[in-house]
Amino acid sequence: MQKIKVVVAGPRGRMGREAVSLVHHTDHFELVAVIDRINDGGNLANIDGFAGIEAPIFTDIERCFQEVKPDVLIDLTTPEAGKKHTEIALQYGVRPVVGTTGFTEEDLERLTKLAEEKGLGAIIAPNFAVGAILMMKFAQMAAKYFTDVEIIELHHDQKLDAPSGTAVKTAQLISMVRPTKKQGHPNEKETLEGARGATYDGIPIHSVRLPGLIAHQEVIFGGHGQALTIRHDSFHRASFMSGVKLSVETVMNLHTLVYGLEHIIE
Ligand SMILES: NC(=O)c1ccc[n+]([C@@H]2O[C@H](COP(=O)([O-])OP(=O)(O)OC[C@H]3O[C@@H](n4cnc5c(N)ncnc54)[C@H](O)[C@@H]3O)[C@@H](O)[C@H]2O)c1
Ligand SMILES: O=C(O)C1=N[C@H](C(=O)O)CCC1
Repeated sequence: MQKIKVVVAGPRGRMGREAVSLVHHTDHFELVAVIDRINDGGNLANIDGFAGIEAPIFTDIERCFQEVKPDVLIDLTTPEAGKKHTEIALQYGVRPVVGTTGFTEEDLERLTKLAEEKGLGAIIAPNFAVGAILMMKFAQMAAKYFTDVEIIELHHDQKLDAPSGTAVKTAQLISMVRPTKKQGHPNEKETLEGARGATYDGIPIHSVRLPGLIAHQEVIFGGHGQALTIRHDSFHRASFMSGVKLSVETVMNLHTLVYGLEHIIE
C-alpha cells in the first residue's frame, strides 16, 4: 500500500506534538515535512522532544509544497495561520485536515468553493474526539424534545478563540432541528454586560477559561420539571488523535470540503 505523505503545521504546539507522533507511528502515513514559524532548513529530529523523528522544517508553506509535494496537510496552528494554510494547500493540490478553530461561516463558504473548484477533499473539524461528536449528535437528538438549551464550554486558558469551535458547531446542529426562539424572560436585562453569554440563533453560549482544563462542554436542556445535561471531557490531547487519523485516511477519497467529523463517523 502506498503511504500517505503528510505535512504537519504547528509541530511544536500541544496538538501538533501529538499529531507528529501519530503520523510517525502510523505505518501507512509518512511525515514528509513540518511547517513551523522558526528553524527553517533544520530537521525536526534535532528539536527537543522529537529525537528520531526525521522531517525537514519549512517556515514557507509554499516552498514546502513545491519541494515535498505532500498528499495531506494537518493544520494545528492559530485561526489566522490555519485559514491561510488551508487556502494555500488547496491551491497547491494538497488536501487539508484542519483542527485549528476560529473559522467563520464566510471562511467555510469560501474554502468550500475553492475545494470544489479544485475537486479536492478537505476536512475542517472543530473537534476530533469521538466522544465530543457523540455529545453533539445526542444534543441534536435531544433538541427535538427540549427546545430550551444553553451551552457551557470550558477550556484551558491558552485558548485564543471564544466561543470554542465545538460550541458553535453544537449550536448549529441544534438550530437545524429547533425553531429559532428567544430564551429566558422576555424582559430580562443584564446588569453586568455578558452575563447571559454569547448567542447563536438564540442559544446562549458561555465560555470558561481556566488553567488545568483541556477541553470540556456541557449542553444543558431544561423542560417542565426536568433537565437533561450532556457532557463531554477531553482529559488528554490523545483523545483527538483517532479522529485525526480517520480524517487523513478519509480526505484522500473526498472531492469537497467536509465541516465536522459527524459527517464521516457513521
Ligand atoms: N479540532 C480539535 O479536536 C482540536 C483539539 C485541540 C485544539 N484544537 C485547535 O488546534 C489549534 C492548536 O491548538 P494547540 O493547543 O496545539 O495550540 P498551541 O498554541 O499549543 O500550538 C499552536 C502552534 O502553532 C504554531 N504556529 C502559529 N502560527 C504558525 C505558522 N504561521 N506556521 C507554523 N506554525 C505556526 C505555534 O508556534 C504553536 O507551536 C487551536 O486552534 C485549537 O483551538 C482543535
Ligand atoms: O484546545 C483547544 O483550543 C480546543 N479547541 C476546540 C474547539 O475550539 O472547539 C475543541 C478541542 C480543544
